[in-house]
Amino acid sequence: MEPIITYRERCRRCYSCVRTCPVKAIKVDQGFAQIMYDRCIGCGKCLTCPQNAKVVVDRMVRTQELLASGAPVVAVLGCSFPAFFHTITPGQLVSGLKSLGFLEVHEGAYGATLIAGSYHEALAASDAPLIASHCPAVVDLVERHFPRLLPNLVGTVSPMIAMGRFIKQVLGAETMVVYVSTCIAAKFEVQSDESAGAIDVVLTYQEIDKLFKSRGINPQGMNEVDFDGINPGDGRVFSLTGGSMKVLGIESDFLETEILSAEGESHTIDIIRDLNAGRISPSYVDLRFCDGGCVDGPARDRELNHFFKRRVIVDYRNKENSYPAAPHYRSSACMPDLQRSFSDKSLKLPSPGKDDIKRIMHSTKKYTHGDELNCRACGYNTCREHAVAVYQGLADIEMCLPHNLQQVEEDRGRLMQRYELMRRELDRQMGDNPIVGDDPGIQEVLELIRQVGPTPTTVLIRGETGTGKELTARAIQRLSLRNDKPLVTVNCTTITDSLLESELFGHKKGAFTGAIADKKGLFEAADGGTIFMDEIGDITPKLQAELLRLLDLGEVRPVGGTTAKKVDVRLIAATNKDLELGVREGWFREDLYYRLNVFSILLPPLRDRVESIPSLAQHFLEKTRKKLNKKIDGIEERAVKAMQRYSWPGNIREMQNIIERSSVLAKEGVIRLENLPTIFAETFERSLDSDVNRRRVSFKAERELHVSRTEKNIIARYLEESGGNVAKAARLANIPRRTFYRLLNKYGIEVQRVGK
Ligand SMILES: Nc1ncnc2c1ncn2[C@@H]1O[C@H](COP(=O)(O)OP(=O)(O)OP(=O)(O)O)[C@@H](O)[C@H]1O
Repeated sequence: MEPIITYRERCRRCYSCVRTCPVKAIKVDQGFAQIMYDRCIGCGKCLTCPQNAKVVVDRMVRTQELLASGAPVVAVLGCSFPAFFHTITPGQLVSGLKSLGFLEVHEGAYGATLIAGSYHEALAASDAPLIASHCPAVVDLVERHFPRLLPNLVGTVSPMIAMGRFIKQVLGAETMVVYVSTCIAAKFEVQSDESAGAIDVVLTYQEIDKLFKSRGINPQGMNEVDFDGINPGDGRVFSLTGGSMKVLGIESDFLETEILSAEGESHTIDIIRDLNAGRISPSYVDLRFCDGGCVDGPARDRELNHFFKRRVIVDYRNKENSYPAAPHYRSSACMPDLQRSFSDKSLKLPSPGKDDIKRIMHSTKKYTHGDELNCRACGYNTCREHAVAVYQGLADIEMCLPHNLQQVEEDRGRLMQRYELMRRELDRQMGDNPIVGDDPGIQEVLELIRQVGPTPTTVLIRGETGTGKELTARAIQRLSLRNDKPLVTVNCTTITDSLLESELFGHKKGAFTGAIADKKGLFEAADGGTIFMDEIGDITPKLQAELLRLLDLGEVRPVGGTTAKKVDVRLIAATNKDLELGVREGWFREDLYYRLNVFSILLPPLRDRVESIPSLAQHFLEKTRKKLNKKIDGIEERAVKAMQRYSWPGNIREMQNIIERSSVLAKEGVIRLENLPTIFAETFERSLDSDVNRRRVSFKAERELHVSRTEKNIIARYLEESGGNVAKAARLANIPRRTFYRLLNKYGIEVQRVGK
């Protein structure tokens, strides 16, 4: 059984294991990240999985089976044991282990002493750079990822395997050896063909601790017992930084370049890479994959600081904890076979060509260098590395987070658009909504609709949100000669820019991922009819250019297509943006502005249409009555007054919603002030005084007020239609220029020429 397993149900697609794996030995298949054992080097980095989906397989049961089998079972403790079991003495630990049923307990540090001679011989005999093979993760790194360096590995077993062979040589092959340390790679090492049979089980210190607890053994209160086997002396510091060099008797100093000693993932990989590339050629390289050396292996005690552990281990070595070697271990004939061989275990993965990479990158919408974010969310350092992994079958395309977010955004937009279209269609089916209102502002709008409706002219409808722009577009369409064709509506802000372009102009098969067939755009669908483009002020410069082409040449070009197609579509556009400002600031094309502004209708905000509030309220009350099937006879006067004082930021749509909401709350068939949102009651209270004053205003003054308001709107519209050109506006209005200037002054209208 493999030493680390993944719990599928816990894997949550965070790819943290891909990110932390130094050799990318994780395969992601349909979101599930599993270890590829033939690439894995057993470093245990993936055990930091935030969901605990990667766990070390528990070997306690196997150990208990061995202990219960009657066979002699020996425990060997890795050199870092004093740090993990720092609350008890080594002698108490030996007592505890023997209570568990171990026949003998050895210090694994002696294994380091055992292999020292072989290292000396190898160094004396070799001209090529030698790489220490005592760290199983380093051996796996070379065997699985840098096989060119196989001849450089010192052909000697690790201290752990040396101990296993030593004990079995003395006590007999039937003896079972359990090795205990912080190392996870050791669990992989004992399964390799070259080391098989020397060690039967590898445990972590934590597992031993759990065994003590499960058996109710507390070594703290126990008498001290000596270790069995041979006193390792300096071997006890093997797990520490620099320890292996000391124990193996390899001397080096600060200015030395022939001998390299390093720890940690990045140094180890850098050095191995450089050796592989021939960039460096020291005579000996001593590497340990874990930062901080073997004392800080993946199964270390994370509560303890490295230097605390180091001090405990050095103290233990300095205290001269000597014990007599048992007679059966004293013979020199006990020296085991320390040789080992290595083999090429690298997995040959296919290499993608340039076109393959390009294709994969395109599928996540990376077309240019700038599209490659290299955000590492997928676990790979760069988008290209991810693309290579996809080609090799190690990664899914869907691992690209920015691409997924964009996809979700596009899907959301598509659904919003569909929802919007259906909602509007439903509105249409529920009957043509009349434009209600008797104020001069809306009367003027109705007049403009009557004038422009039957013509083919492009219309630009302007006004704040909810003022009735779409309603106006529908009224124009009803009066047009194209009213036998439906009005195709599109909201330019509900979908992403790229999607909008393909929605409007269509696309050719293969123009982008997901474009599996040619698709007609809305302009083609509306051929012979009318299209209503809401929020036109929000479209991109690219779309603006395409739209201009449509208006000038009457043709559309699908995304990814080379030829254009003629269409006959009347355009009604709407916006609540200041397009003149857009032209001045450069975000809206001036030529398009003029093409759209051929005939513009400005819808007044509801706060300027106070006179129409009672009729609008009545209109929406009728509609709501039908919708809710509830008997409501009217709206109390206080409520209507409050509505007339309110500023209506959401305009008529807001009013419609508030009437519906208060109809639900209304009792006794009347909507009262209390049924409206509280702001209306407040507005009403505040306005009581000014209301009293208002009642004193004469008929003449009131008439003057209305006339001025209308006059101001008309002047502003002429000015807007002429692009801020006063002379042209005066001509359009058919009044002298001086009069026009006087009116501008009177109403404080500022002249801003478009394009200047
Ligand atoms: N004068 C009116 N008479 C009756 N109903 C109106 C009037 N003006 C607007 N409405 C209603 O108010 C609601 C909002 O109108 P519409 O959707 O046309 O506004 P809009 O300006 O296009 O909004 P947006 O800027 O959010 O796109 C619709 O239900 C519409 O029927």
